Amino acid sequence: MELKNKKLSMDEFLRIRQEVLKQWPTGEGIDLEANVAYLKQIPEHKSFPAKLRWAKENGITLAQPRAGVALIEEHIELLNFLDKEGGADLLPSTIDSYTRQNKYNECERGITESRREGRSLLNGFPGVNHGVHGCKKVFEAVNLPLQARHGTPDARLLSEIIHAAGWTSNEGGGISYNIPYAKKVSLEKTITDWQYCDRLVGYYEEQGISINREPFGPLTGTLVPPSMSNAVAIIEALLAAEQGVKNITVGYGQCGNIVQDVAAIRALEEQCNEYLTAFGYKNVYLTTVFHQWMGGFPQDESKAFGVISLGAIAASLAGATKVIVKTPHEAYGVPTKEANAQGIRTTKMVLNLLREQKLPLSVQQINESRMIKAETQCIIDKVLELGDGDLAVGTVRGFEAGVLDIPFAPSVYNAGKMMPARDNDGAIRYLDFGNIPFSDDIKAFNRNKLEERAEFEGREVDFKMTIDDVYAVSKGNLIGRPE
Ligand SMILES: CC[C@H]1O[C@@H](n2cnc3c(N)ncnc32)[C@H](O)[C@@H]1O
Repeated sequence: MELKNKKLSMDEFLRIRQEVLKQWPTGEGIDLEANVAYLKQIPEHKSFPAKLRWAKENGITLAQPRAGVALIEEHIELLNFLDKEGGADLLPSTIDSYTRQNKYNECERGITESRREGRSLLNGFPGVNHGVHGCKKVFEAVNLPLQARHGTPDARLLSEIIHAAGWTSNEGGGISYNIPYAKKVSLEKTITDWQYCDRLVGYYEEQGISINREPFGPLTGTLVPPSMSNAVAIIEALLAAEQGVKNITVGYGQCGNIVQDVAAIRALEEQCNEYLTAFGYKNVYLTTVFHQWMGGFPQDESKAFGVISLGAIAASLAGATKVIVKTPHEAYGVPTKEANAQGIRTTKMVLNLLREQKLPLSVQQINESRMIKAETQCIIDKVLELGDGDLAVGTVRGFEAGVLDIPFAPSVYNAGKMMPARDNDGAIRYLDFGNIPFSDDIKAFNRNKLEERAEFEGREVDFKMTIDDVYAVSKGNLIGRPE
C-alpha cells in the first residue's frame, strides 16, 4: 500500500486488523466493541489522559518510572511497590526485547524458564504472550494509570492487547521506535504500522474514550541536538493526530545544560501546538515528558542520584507534565525494585521542593528557544518540501537525504552524517551539519559556540570533542574536557 499521511478508513483498518490479530494466539478474538465497554468503565484515577490533564492544569510534574519483569504476579508486585514505596504517579510496563522484535516464541521460552528459575529471565514484561487476560490482570491489580513503554517497530498486536486490557497510554512512533532501535527495518513499514496503532486510538477516541500517545522523545539519547529530537517529536505528533489521536505527550531527553533543557521542552510544546493548529488538528490535548539523562551513567550510586536529581530539577523548572525517572542501577542494567523506588523518591523530593518554582525567563533562554525553533522549523519545512506536502513521504525522503539525521543511530536508513558536540556551557550544538539545510545564520551560531569552547580548551573544533562528550557524564562531568 502506498505510504501517505492520510487517516485510515475503518474498512482499511479492519482489513489490516484481521492479519494483525493472527500474529500470535493471544490476538484471537480481541473484540473492539467489548473493549469499548471495558474502557468506558475504568475509573477516572486510572485514566492516563485524565491524570495528565489534571497535572497540567495544576502545574504539577508527575513522576513515572520504567519497570517490567517476565511473570504477571511478580510484575504486579513490582508495580505496586513502585506506587506504594516509590511514590510513582504513573505506572509503566516496560516491554521485553523479544516482544519488541515480535519474537513471541522466545518470550514463551523466557516465561517458562523464569517460572522454573523463580526470577525474571526477560528484561521486561512480555505483554503479547500474556495477552489481554494477563494484561488486564495487571491493570486491575494496580491503582494508577498504566502505559506500555517499549521500542517496538511493529507494535500493532501489542497495542491491540494493552488497550483492550485498559492501559490508556502507549509510547512509540514510526520514527522513534525504528531509527534508534532497529538496524534494517524500513521507515515506510514502521510509519505504516504506527499509523495502525494511532488509528486504533483514533477509533477509541471516536467512541468517546481518551487514550494517550507518547512519541519517544530521546531517540538515541546520545547528544541529540534538541531541534533534531523536537522535529521528530512534532512529526510523530502530527502523524498521530491525522489518525485521530487527541491526547499526545511529546517528549525530550535531558541534555544537561539547564537553560537549553528548559528552553527545549518549552519550545517543543509551543511549536508542536503551532504545527497542530496550522495543520488543522483541533482539540488535541498536548502535554510534555522530560526524560532524565539517557546517556551513560556513573556506576557510583551516589553520583547516579546526582544525575537523577539534576533531571528532576530541570523537569520541574521547565514545567514538564511528566518526568521519566532513572535509577541508581542505570549503569548496570535492569534495576531492583528497591533501587527503582529510590530513584522515584529522590525525584519526588526534588519535585516537591521545586513545586512552586519555575525557571524565570532570561535573555539566554529566549535566545536558546528562538534558535531551537528556527532549526526545528528549517528541518520540518524541508521534510514537507521533500514530501511534496505529505509528511509521511517527506519523512522517508528526509532520512534518505540526511535532513533528518539522528546521531549514533543503528539504522541503515539513518545517514549518520550530522555530528553534535557540547559548547563551552555544555549546551549541545551541531559540529557537523551533514545534509541538514540550515541557514547561514544558524550554521554561524553553532560554529561560533563551538569555537568558544575550542579557544577555551586550546584545541580545534573536531570530532574528538564529540567523543569526549559521549563519555563525560559517566566519568562525572557534563563537558568532555581534554585530559
Ligand atoms: C529506554 C532505556 C531505559 O529503559 C530502562 N529499562 C529498560 N528495561 C527496564 C526494566 N525492565 N525495568 C526498568 N528499567 C528498564 C533502562 O535502564 C534505560 O534507562
